Amino acid sequence: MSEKFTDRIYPKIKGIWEACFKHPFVQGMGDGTLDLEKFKHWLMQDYVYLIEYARLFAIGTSKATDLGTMNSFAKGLDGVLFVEMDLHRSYAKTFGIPEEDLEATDQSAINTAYTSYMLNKAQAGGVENVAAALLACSWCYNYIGLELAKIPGALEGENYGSWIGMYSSDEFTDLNENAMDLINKLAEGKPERELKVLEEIVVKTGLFEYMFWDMCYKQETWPEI
Ligand SMILES: Cc1ncc(CN)c(N)n1
Repeated sequence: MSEKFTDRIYPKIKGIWEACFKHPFVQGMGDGTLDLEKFKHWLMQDYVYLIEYARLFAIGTSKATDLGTMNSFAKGLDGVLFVEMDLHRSYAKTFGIPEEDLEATDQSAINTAYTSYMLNKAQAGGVENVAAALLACSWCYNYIGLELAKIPGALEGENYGSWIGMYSSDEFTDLNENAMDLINKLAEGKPERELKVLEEIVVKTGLFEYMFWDMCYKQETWPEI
């Protein structure tokens, strides 16, 4: 059996996950010192990011050529819409932000670039492109959630404990494993040239993950000119 795609790419993205974990936004969630306004920026930007991200799973479902693959994409879609986005809705309720305001958030420049890149790669290629484009998202957050959960007291933190709890949960870990299994199955037996294309998509979406944390930390939207 050939090497799993996720094992092959791990050395190339490990450093990106570590950089995301060390980012002051993420460290601030870990020790509870993150400014709530920065977190609210993440909350609103991420809600509209997830709406676009959910479309990837719908594209994957329609491009799938077997029922097992359709089921895996459909499971991922359900996870985004009803597991992850429930966390955002619950935080919004605590902050007094109406759901309509969340949904009407204007996507920042980085958010627009990231979701446009993912959707373009998903639409332009085969079903394996879709699986590559959605992988970094769940892998990076599950990595961060599990690392933050190791910090004593982080899971009980007043503001960020439920964030860390959700992204380190068995349910979210299972959704990430579903995404990993999908790309491993769809990349299996592909020639080196095609694997390199899939790797580039994962590395670039991984870098977008880092840029997204930075955008939220700086509360960036678009340049005012
Ligand atoms: C930007 C971003 N990346 C990843 C995830 C985790 N699905 C997220 N909610 N937002």
